[in-house]
Amino acid sequence: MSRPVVVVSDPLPEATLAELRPHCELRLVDGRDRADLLASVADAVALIVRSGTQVDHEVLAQAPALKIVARAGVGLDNVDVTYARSAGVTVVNAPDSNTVSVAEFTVGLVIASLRHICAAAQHVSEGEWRRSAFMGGELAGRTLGILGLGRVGRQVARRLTAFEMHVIAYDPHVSAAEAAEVGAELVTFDTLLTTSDVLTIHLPKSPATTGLLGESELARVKPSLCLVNTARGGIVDENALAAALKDGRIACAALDVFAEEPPRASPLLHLPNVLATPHLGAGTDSAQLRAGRSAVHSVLRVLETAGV
Ligand SMILES: NC(=O)C1=CN([C@@H]2O[C@H](COP(=O)(O)OP(=O)(O)OC[C@H]3O[C@@H](n4cnc5c(N)ncnc54)[C@H](O)[C@@H]3O)[C@@H](O)[C@H]2O)C=CC1
Ligand SMILES: O=C(O)CCC(=O)C(=O)O
Repeated sequence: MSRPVVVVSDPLPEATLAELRPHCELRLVDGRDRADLLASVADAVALIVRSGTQVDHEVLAQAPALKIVARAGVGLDNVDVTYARSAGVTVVNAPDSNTVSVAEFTVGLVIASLRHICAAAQHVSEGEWRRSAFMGGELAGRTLGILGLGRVGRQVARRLTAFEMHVIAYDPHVSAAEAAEVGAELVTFDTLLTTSDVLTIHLPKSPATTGLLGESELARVKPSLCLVNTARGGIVDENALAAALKDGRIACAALDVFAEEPPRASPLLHLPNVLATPHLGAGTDSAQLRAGRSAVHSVLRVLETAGV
């Protein structure tokens, strides 16, 4: 009897692939290569992805035997979940797998931004030593605004209250009591915009959140604002943000995510007050192992239930 085909189209740790191998024909492909992806899913029962693969209508329509799409991570914005479910395909993610890694990375970006660590390191590597060029600011006493107080937002709040920041948050699905548990004060969206010294974004990308921070929202922030985005590109309008950074209406931004990745044409690239990283929030061994294992276990459960 032929073994069920499982396609893995983004890198996963070898230890997680080893758990799958005995149970299936494992097909490793590059999800960014559309032709290869479309050909590979034609007889697949399961597809495991991270953020590099677009699981859209075309991919799903090409995979009539598909039973599950497992996201080895959190964001499902690269999966057409509505169409998948209407076609009887289970869609799962790995909600807690990378929370701590993203929160720690966010803290790193906040400190690096306020203390100009990356620019200063570059400066020294070029043989320079102008200490006065990198005067920074303390976190202590500054107001941290968190947009989206879910798993990552709460872990960021816990960590940055320890740095003596005053933490405020906007999240319509969270109560004041839940926010208080992690040291955050719930405020309105407008208060978040107008009073944050550092504003960090931790919500999913969806039609409702795309462009949530556009020209008019960015016009209301403090000119000294440091904006941090480890959630998804496109939640902030890149053209509006680039214009504000160029005009000094926003002091700086630290961005791990872009509307298009890699961000070949982003107006935010090469600005001196932008610290850009290549979608590294979940880039730790532990997070990748947890996310990969979670996706693999979901696939194995579905294969077992379906008896394939
Ligand atoms: N850079 C990276 O490597 C990673 C990025 N992410 C991104 O971070 C996002 C957040 O992750 P989690 O905290 O685990 O998700 P979560 O689902 O636990 O929390 C998201 C929170 O956003 C809130 N929210 C939704 N719409 C909102 C709105 N319009 N205004 C304010 N709050 C709103 C929700 O109520 C929820 O509390 C993910 O969806 C993903 O896109 C996640 C993991 C890794
Ligand atoms: O797959 C990755 O490493 C990116 C993680 C991510 O963005 C997510 O889990 O939402």
